[in-house]
Amino acid sequence: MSILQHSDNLVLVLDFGSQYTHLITRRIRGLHVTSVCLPAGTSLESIQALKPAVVILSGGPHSVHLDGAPTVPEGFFEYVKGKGIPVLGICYGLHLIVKLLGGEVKPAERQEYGRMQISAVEGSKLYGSLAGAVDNQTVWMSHGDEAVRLPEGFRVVATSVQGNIAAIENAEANIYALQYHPEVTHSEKGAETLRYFLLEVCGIVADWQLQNVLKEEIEKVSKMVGPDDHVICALSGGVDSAVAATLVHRAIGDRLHCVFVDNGLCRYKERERVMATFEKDLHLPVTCWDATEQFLGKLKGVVDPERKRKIIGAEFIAVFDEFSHKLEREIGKKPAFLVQGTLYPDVIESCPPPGSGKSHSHTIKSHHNVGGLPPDMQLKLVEPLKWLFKDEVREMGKLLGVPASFVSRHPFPGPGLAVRIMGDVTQGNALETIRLADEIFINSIKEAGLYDKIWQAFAVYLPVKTVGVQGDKRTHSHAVALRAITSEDGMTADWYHFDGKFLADVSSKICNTVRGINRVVYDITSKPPSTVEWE
Ligand SMILES: Nc1ncnc2c1ncn2[C@@H]1O[C@H](COP(=O)(O)OP(=O)(O)OP(=O)(O)O)[C@@H](O)[C@H]1O
Ligand SMILES: O=c1[nH]c(=O)c2[nH+]cn([C@@H]3O[C@H](COP(=O)(O)O)[C@@H](O)[C@H]3O)c2[nH]1
Ligand SMILES: NC(=O)CC[C@H](N)C(=O)O
Ligand SMILES: [Mg+2]
Repeated sequence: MSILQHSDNLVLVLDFGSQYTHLITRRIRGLHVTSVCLPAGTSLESIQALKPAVVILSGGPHSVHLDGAPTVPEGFFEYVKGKGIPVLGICYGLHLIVKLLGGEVKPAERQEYGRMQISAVEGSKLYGSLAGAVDNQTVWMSHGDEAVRLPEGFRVVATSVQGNIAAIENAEANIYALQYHPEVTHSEKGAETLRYFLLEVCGIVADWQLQNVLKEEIEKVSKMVGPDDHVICALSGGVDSAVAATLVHRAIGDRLHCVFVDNGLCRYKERERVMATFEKDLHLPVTCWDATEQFLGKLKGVVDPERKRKIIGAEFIAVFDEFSHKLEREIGKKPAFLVQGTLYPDVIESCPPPGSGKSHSHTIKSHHNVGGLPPDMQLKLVEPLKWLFKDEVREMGKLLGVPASFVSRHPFPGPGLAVRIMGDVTQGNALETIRLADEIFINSIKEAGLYDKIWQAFAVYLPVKTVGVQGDKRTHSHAVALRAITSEDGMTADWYHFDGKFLADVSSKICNTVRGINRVVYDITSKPPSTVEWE
């Protein structure tokens, strides 16, 4: 956990399962303050070992008045009180504070979801000199429960226009709580409120620097791998694995062996492009492993998205295994480590609280590289980016000299086109068709100068056939959907608002060029309620 080892200014976020918990940590790091997030079930000893300067209790889907609701470890409030550590509760965190310290929480008469106006009272410590500024701000609420009686020593310091409690504090005990979510951008003054709370109220020093994290991670990898062991790394052509590999290469040099797997699910000419870039821009030696038949053979006839994902995850591991045996024959030594470009949101989402065996969040889809590793795997994992968010990884890539063209690439999912072809991946010409449509869409975005404004864009193959008229002839062909989103980290997203002419041009280019397509639709759904990929 080198990212936080040397900090006297650590803000610890305890995760009660909110879909937005990671954003709290992200906002705090945005203030250059060291922050990590741990699952709610973390033991008091582990919390104490981190010596946090502030603890934040996140939101979550549970209700504190129901059985089995997650809570803080026993002795938590005695510990923070004894050490004078400030605590901030957010939504579920507020409910927890109220309930555990002697107040009462009940299902609310007026639930609040989405935008809400609040006003703050003068003279509160939480808002301090901000009180005027945060008065009448728009915030983002998402709760069905409410505090109906506060514990002794607490007072209401902000209310919503509906008359609900929006913030409470017990300044003497150093305990504060917000009913709304300051971490989401829809809360107008949310970031400013967090800044004021941490830097002014708690006196935290903003000393977190990515450059230091990079240095520490390189040292950590050298130490972990030692002077003789060899390491393999799966390179996808994406940002995360490229940055992870470059970092590990810095640490151990030629004992790093990279492999790019052509699983038959890559985009148009991706294999050629990626292999050329690795050599030219990254100067990393990479083996190209053709596993097209292996993957497509296993996927034939499979239509269930989760089954596709599981099959692909397992095949990746099988290939890594074969690659490691091949290396053993060549270098006379079995590689002992596997580098993964795992990022912090992956960890937060798939990390169950120690000992509990379950997470407080719901599984939406199984990302192939997380949780899919066999329990008896011999290779030890090297995951130098697992404390970082995507934009921090991009920043780190720049610090490592990874070319900007590489660092700014849109993400591409490991299961590749398999989750962009609805139904059987091997149906008809689906792979070929979607590659061409996708290439036209992406090229048009680049030509319009929009690539860097869009977080991710792609085409989706629909298994439905629709009737068209092309060259006066009736056609009965497939439809494709286009998706382009804006996002901060892929966890929440909005659809990109192209102008009509752009979409019309792309649509006619696709129908005129790609055989077997006579209809193009544009996806106008945000995440939530949708996800980014269609499967
Ligand atoms: N075709 C591939 N060959 C080898 N490894 C792969 C391939 N596709 C995915 N992986 C592995 O799976 C990991 C997770 O993929 P993921 O898409 O999350 O990250 P990425 O591809 O490195 O970056 P990005 O999110 O920007 O696409 C990669 O870091 C890489 O180790
Ligand atoms: O490496 C990956 N393995 C996967 O299994 C996977 N599924 C989705 N994605 C990418 O994650 C982001 C969020 O996508 P979803 O909203 O579809 O979950 C988007 O950027 C998706 O492209 C994946 N990446
Ligand atoms: N966002 C939250 O933390 C919600 C808390 C609780 N589940 C409620 O609905 O009130
Ligand atoms: Mg990728």
